[in-house]
Amino acid sequence: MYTETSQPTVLLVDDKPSNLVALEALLDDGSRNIIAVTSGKEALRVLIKQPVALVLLDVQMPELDGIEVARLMRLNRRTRDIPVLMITAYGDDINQMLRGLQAGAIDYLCKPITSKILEAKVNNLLGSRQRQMDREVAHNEANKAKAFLVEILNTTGEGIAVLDSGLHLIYTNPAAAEILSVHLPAEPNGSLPFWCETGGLYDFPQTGTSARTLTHEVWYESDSNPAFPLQLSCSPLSTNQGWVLAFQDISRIKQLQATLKRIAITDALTGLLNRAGFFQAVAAALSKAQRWNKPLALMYLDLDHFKDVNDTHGHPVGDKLLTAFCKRLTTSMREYDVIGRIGGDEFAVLLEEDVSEEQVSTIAEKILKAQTKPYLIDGHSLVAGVSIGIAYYPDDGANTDQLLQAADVAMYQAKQDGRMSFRHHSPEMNARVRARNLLMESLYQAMEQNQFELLYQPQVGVADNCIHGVEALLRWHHPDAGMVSPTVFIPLLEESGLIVKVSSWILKAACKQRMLWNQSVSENLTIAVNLSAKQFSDELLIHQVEQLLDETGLPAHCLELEVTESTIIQNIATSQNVLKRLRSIGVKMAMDDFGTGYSSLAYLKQLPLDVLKIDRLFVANLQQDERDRAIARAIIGLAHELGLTVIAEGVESKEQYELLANMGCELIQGFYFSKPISSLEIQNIGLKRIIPQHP
Ligand SMILES: Nc1nc2c(ncn2[C@@H]2O[C@H](COP(=O)(O)OP(=O)(O)OP(=O)(O)O)[C@@H](O)[C@H]2O)c(=O)[nH]1
Repeated sequence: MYTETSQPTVLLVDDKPSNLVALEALLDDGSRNIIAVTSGKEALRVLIKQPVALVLLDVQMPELDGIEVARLMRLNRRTRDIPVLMITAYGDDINQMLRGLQAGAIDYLCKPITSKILEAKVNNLLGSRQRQMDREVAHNEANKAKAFLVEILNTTGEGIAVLDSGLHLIYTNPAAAEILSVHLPAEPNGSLPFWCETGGLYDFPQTGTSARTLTHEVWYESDSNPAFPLQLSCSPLSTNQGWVLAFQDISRIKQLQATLKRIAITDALTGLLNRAGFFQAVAAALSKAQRWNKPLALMYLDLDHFKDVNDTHGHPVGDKLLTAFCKRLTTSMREYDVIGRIGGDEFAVLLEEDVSEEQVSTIAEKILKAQTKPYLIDGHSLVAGVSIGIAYYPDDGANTDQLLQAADVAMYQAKQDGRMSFRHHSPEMNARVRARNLLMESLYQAMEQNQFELLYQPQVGVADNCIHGVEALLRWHHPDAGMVSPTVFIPLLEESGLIVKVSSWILKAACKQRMLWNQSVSENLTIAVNLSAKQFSDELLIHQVEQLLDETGLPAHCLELEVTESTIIQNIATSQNVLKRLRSIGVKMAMDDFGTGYSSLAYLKQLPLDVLKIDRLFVANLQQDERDRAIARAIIGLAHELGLTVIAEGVESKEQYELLANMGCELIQGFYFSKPISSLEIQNIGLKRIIPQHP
């Protein structure tokens, strides 16, 4: 195929070399390449091999004459467009000229050749050939560009469509046809039903000079398509003849967004609203309540002793209990109440209807009642006790945080008052909580600032009025509040987790103190130390006690560890094991507060103990209550049969002392002999008989 070169090539064909020389002489002015050949065959060979802009072809030639060459050139794609100028000596032979023109010649030159005519015709033909070739090049370029664009339009996943000025569809690429389910040209001129999210039909932007591309989210709906969302860019055509639309189906993206949104506000374990979701729901309800001046109620629920479930049965059982609790809670509520899980074992319920105190109390009672039935989880029968705090809008708080805080305060009160109950928020509760929080804050510094002190309460022998043991008791000197009652700060220590650190300090300090008394007290004097529930369940306890005895040099039989009845009873099998191991190193084990809760004599014989401490509450009623006396007598008798020593706590009067002494109780602890006293006072009493304070 001919390609453009800097100079056009002219092919001269004549069987007479003299003619060729003459023609070459006339045409070779330096502006063109000249190739001269003497036969039709040679001419065709040149034409096939290289680009030629014009052929000057002698008609009369042996073998292949000029007309045949011209005819053959027309048959070949590569040569058919090359202009041919026939040269003939028979300018008057019309038939021959006609044959030449029919064979494809453009024009004739008659011999003898006039140089000016030759020059003019050659220039004309070369000029028109050049223009033709330029057009071909431009056409080819345009075709290539078009093919390129068509390929892009056909392969892109984005829908591209063109609308005319009457909003009729006049072009779609394959993606657009698929997305919109339209098939041009079968459905030409249909307008596209794009809808705005607000519900109205999409308004196409104005065409004109200030027109620009706009991008929107729209919905598309047709007879064959339920509505689905599109991201649409709309550009007015520069000719003002319509619009080009580029769009994508964003259903999947929207679904993902919706899923993410749902996940963001849903609690994965229970499927309830999570904290964020619940807060959103409360905020929406609050703005409605403000507008209509309506009250709201908010319940804050916290499971009772849920940690124990995890600790005893493992996290998976805890999870199942939480899920089961939610199901039961949901069935206790009305469909339109909003329930959320706002923390580990914390839930909240928003009530928008029927929120008088009476109605909300009924609902709270219903929730509590539903929880009295045990759950059967992995073969364990578990009860999910729950404490509920209730706060009201607008009385207890104006926003979500205030309401939740007020409900939380009320819930805390319900816990304080014994759990498995509900409380309505009241302003006094805030003051109590503030005071408690202040105390809690200072408790964190108490250890570092040496504000804790140990006092020792003597355990006096009935037989000799001498001190046989002392119980180490913790006291807290608050720098501003003075002496804080243990009944106030011990629960705070437990709640804060500080109990672990403080308990091991007590144990160590008491053992050291016992060694310091060595010179002045009986060599068998026991130092009794209370073990917290956390310490008792700590795997490392035995190791720690051994290490402590080693460090301080205290003989093991001088250390008595007191564990409350309620701690021991939590898991009898484990307790048996721990008690056994502690006793095996020689330490004495005492059950504290006996008679307070469970008072089951049956399990006593299963527990490897040394000492039984009868609780003060029990002792308090001895004089008045014949039944208590009978029970005390039975307990002491049984304890002796089991080889246990009995200590009565809280003995305050001579009458109580005498009753207990008569029943065979060996040791007495209480104000009757002494309140808890300092280490120095114990040292001063030493081996002396102790005189009752209330003779
Ligand atoms: N199984 C399980 N436990 C959780 C999850 N989230 C938090 N917890 C546990 O729930 C317990 C919550 O304990 P608290 O509320 O502090 O204490 P409690 O034992 O319920 O005691 P009170 O609330 O005072 O009655 C902690 O031990 C957490 O580790 C959870 O998704 N699954």
